[in-house]
Amino acid sequence: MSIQPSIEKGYAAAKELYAAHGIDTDQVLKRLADVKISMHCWQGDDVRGFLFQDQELSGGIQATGNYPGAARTPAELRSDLEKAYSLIPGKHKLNLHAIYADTNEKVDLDQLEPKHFASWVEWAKANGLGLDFNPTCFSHPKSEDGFTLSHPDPAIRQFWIDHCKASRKIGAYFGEQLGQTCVTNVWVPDGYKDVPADRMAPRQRLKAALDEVFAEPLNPAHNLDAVESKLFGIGSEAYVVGSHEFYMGYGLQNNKLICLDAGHFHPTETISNKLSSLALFADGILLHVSRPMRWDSDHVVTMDDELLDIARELVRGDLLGKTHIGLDFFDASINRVAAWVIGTRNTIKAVLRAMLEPIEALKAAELEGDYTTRLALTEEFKSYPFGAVWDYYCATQGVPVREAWLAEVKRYEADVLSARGQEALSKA
Ligand SMILES: C[C@H](O)[C@H](O)[C@@H](O)C(=O)CO
Ligand SMILES: [Mn+2]
Repeated sequence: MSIQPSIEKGYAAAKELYAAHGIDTDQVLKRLADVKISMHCWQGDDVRGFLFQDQELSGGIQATGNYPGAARTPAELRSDLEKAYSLIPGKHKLNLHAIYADTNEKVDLDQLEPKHFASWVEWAKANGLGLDFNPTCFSHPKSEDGFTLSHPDPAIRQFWIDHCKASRKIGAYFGEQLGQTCVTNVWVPDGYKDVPADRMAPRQRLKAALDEVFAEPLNPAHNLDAVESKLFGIGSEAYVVGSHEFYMGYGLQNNKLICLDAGHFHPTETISNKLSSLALFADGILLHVSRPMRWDSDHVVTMDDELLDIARELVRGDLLGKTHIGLDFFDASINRVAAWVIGTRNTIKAVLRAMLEPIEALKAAELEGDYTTRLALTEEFKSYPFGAVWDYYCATQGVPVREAWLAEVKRYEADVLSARGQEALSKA
């Protein structure tokens, strides 16, 4: 593979600078290539899915914007995903939701089977990707009053239990077929807009429902279960049944991965500060890396302080091996392929930056009480040439260097996405 001389030169200079601090950039890039990001399918179509396309998005989440070109079929979504993956260095995973089943059958969520996702498995095999999965406990007539697994009506509750059971089997099928463990993550929107009279009963019902969902043991090499908490949503401002404490307790007691979504806590609370504590007690962690702008707004992930802190915690705490890194954002106001590329490249780049810090020197300074050195090194390393290492990584991985990917997305928009807009107009 031929790499531009200026990129080689930049890398060589950066390598020397880092080597002076005992950081071997070649080794770092080898480790980085092993880090898989689970890119979420739902950025591609504003969380609409294919099963119930006329159903409004519900569950207290919202995709705002009307940028043209959202995927309308599995084929369109796969084409958009392929474009995005071609611009992102490394081999990764795709995170699917149940509503993205690819079938002509009229099938409800409780009746879903692996066969409804067979085309996704074939596509993942052809593209060298792993798959993760999520039951879709929203955007459905049976979730319209805001309750699913904790619903007071046993029949509705059972429907959602059956959907989650079916989802685990689909996850196990993904893992078995692809030879990569699938993480099946359960998130339910259940909660009250206003202060409840009874906080206990819904949580008792959710606990019992989860026990049923997880009753059947599955091969952990194929499927790992995760549970995702939330502080509040639109319409569940006062009380969410599956709060952080609820799932911390449930996950630790029942050996489930606990999913930390960056947008699911108080606005000044960070998930980076939770990782080292959780890791001491949990076998594994799932992340939903997101950017909450004042609330759980699911903005595209940028290179902000919290992203870098999450990456630092994973690297410094040696947690990459036990953490599944997923993304969770959906912005309908910009090109959706670009949104994936920006958020995913940033997440990988943040891990790279964290790996390029003088971790041992920082820890040693801290132990000696030399906080001056800790601060000085931290600040100076912010302008070390990690960009040159990133450029070299992109070049060696065969993906565009720096913003060159944007021209490819613009071309794809002109050739493919804008035609979708025209089709929609001509149908109207
Ligand atoms: C679509 C996802 O499952 C959803 O965003 C969930 O993970 C969440 O974070 C809800 O706020
Ligand atoms: Mn999430």
